[in-house]
Amino acid sequence: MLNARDLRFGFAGQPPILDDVSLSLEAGEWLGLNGDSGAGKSTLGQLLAGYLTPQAGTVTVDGAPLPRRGLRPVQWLPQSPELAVNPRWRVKRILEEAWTPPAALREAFGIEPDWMNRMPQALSGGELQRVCVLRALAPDVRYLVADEVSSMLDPLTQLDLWQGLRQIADERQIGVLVISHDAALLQRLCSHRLTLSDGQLYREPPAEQPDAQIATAPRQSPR
Ligand SMILES: Nc1ncnc2c1ncn2[C@@H]1O[C@H](COP(=O)(O)OP(=O)(O)OP(=O)(O)O)[C@@H](O)[C@H]1O
Repeated sequence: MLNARDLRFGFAGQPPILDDVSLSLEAGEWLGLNGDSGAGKSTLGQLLAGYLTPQAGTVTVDGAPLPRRGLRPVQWLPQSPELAVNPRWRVKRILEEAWTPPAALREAFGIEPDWMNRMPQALSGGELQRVCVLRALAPDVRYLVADEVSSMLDPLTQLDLWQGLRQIADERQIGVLVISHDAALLQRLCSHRLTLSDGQLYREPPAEQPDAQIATAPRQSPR
């Protein structure tokens, strides 16, 4: 289980954005997170992945603190993929940075062989986003924080992306925190959702009918 307990975080010289924030994400669970722009959702995502360090509180995976080096068991996928790649690397090197995704998965994510030799600037934002999502799915990755990852994709490509992610997350029991302003998307993907407001997390009522095509398994135990 990914566990965040009593997190407090503020950027240097600023009041805390997050104050005593706790959440848990089980293996294989899909949890939604929304909140106003600037509420601190991406900040929370980066704390969960270990890109930022909380001023108070802990983040653990199965009771152990996040590792300081090596592959991150919690991967944060940001909204802007161009900021998450080395602009001097070709797409093949970017995609295969941590593992070599099999052909079937490349196909499921709509990744074309002829992109491999291009520089990342020669892909569209949506194409590069799919490369980044697949790159993050190395075998030892346990949790994903998908931070507005599909907002730049057309509806069909969005569906492909979420279905591809759903398949691999179900197979490997990866837990996914989906951050989005799109309430309908969160309802479709996640049986449980949280809202971040004024530095605190609030639980939303359960979705009545998660999308049958990409529905997540129900939670095993109460939060
Ligand atoms: N590196 C930084 N230094 C100082 N302040 C920052 C930094 N990064 C983010 N902030 C501020 O922290 C607050 C929370 O930002 P964050 O990106 O976490 O919000 P968000 O909820 O993800 O917003 P959005 O929905 O617009 O993406 C914002 O007020 C933002 O301006």
